[in-house]
Amino acid sequence: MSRFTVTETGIQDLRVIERRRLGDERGFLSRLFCAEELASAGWDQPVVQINHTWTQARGTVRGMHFQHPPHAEMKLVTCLRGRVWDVGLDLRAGSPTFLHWRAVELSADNGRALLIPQGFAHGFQTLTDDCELLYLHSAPYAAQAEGGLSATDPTLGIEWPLPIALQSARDLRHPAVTEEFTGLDLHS
Ligand SMILES: Cc1cn([C@H]2C[C@H](O)[C@@H](COP(=O)(O)OP(=O)(O)O[C@H]3O[C@@H](C)C(=O)[C@@H](O)[C@H]3O)O2)c(=O)[nH]c1=O
Repeated sequence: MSRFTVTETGIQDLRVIERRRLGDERGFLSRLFCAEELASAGWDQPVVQINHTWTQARGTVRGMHFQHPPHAEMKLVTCLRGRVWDVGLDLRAGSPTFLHWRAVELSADNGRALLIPQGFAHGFQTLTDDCELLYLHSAPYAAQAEGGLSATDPTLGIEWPLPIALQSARDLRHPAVTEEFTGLDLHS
């Protein structure tokens, strides 16, 4: 029996992974990650790091973040408390959906995760106070390779559902995309 339902988003490789819950009178059990099953959804590398974040206030935006090649990473983003509006942005050079984004609501209740492939930027907005996210990463954190794009760049046109209540000082400094930016070359 499959533990996950995998749904396409319209951007190649960016997928929604919905966890099946095995419930009984005590509550439920759901599998957060399964190397064997998720390989067919595109997660074909070891998990090398797991991060946990807590965000206090509704309306907060974190992102848009990525790591430059050769440190490009996949992330599986899961919400364990509250509700977030989670965004994947295609930055792959040559992709037919270059600079397109998709968003999906992730919540503790709906059991969905977003599989962010290599070559994508990721960000989210909290839809409730008190949100916790769990990130599985396929590559180690590489501070020198961190990249960011402005979450409010009109060229990207990301439609945040709420007025933005808070961003980090670092995120506010991220640039807008320029015409010279032709994307991330994952083979470099
Ligand atoms: C991402 C990261 C940050 N840090 C440090 C750097 C800094 O001192 C502190 C907080 O980092 P940040 O401000 O970048 O945290 P945050 O803005 O929450 O960064 C996260 O944003 C979302 C959108 C993502 O997609 C994640 O991969 C990650 O980039 O933690 C690590 O030690 N390891 C890590 O993997």
